[in-house]
Amino acid sequence: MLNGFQGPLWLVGCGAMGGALLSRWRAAGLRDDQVTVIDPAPKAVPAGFAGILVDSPDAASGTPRLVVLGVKPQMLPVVAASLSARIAGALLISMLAGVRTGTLANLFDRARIARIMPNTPASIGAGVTALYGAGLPAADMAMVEALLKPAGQTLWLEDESRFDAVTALSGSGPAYVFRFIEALAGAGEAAGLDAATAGALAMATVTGAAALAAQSGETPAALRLAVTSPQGTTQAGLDVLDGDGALSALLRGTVRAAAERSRALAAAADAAADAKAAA
Ligand SMILES: NC(=O)C1=CN([C@@H]2O[C@H](COP(=O)(O)OP(=O)(O)OC[C@H]3O[C@@H](n4cnc5c(N)ncnc54)[C@H](O)[C@@H]3O)[C@@H](O)[C@H]2O)C=CC1
Ligand SMILES: O=C(O)[C@@H]1CCC=N1
Repeated sequence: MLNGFQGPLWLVGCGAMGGALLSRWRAAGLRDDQVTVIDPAPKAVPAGFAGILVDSPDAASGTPRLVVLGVKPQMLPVVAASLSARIAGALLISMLAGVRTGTLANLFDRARIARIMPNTPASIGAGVTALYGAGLPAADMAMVEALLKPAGQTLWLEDESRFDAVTALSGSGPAYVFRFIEALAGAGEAAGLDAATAGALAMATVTGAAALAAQSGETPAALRLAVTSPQGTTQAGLDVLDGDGALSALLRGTVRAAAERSRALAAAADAAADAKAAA
């Protein structure tokens, strides 16, 4: 619980992901008076939030104990320029895709940095967040863990280079699943169902199957076999899904492309940090 959490906590960027985390912190007892949201166009401030909301670091008063970065990676140079001088002494937690802790250290001239990769099911406490903070004091690691626990499962990474793959799998992954639900519903329509029925069946099938996979103690492979009658309907469908390794190849390509994009975002942030160092 975060009832006793002492801020100030500055959340810089309150969009889809930052807003989801803020809503979970509040549900876990974090008091609004401990939070300052800094965002010129906040998209997802939770209803009823009574903390401070300002459009830039210049408009925020005092100094934070903790700063959570929730802007798009492309905004990082602008944000760093206006923020770095204001946050000396704070622990910096970044959720930015791609951007490495070394890059953040250069841009913000600081040492205490944690990197996290949450995902949007965090908004209902069903997320999974990868955490990284090489060399952080134990108290900082405990604070990071405490902040992300209300969002769902947490997993510490020891090797920062794994963040690209993690981002491609669990950070982006909810979108793949949502796309699958859409496509399954569309396929149901193509097979003759009306849109409402196909949508409802697709949604209930994916949520039910995911809950069963999580709760049954069986492997996904065993659960799949339990659905699949020899020469039955499921086998006929799976023969298409897996024909010539189609599904595996599609998902490998999907995750590879997302991981490559993560590395490209990292390179762009590095270039910005180098430009700052050269200025
Ligand atoms: N959406 C997702 O599923 C996930 C996103 N992330 C990361 O979270 C970060 C935010 O992503 P989203 O929430 O999806 O983006 P978003 O576009 O929904 O939110 C970004 C927020 O930053 C604000 N912003 C823009 N310029 C700013 C500035 N100069 N100062 C302060 N705030 C500013 C925007 O007004 C907006 O509210 C990204 O770095 C992304 O890589 C990480 C994991 C999952
Ligand atoms: O699409 C993105 O770049 C972010 C990172 C992971 C999920 N959304």
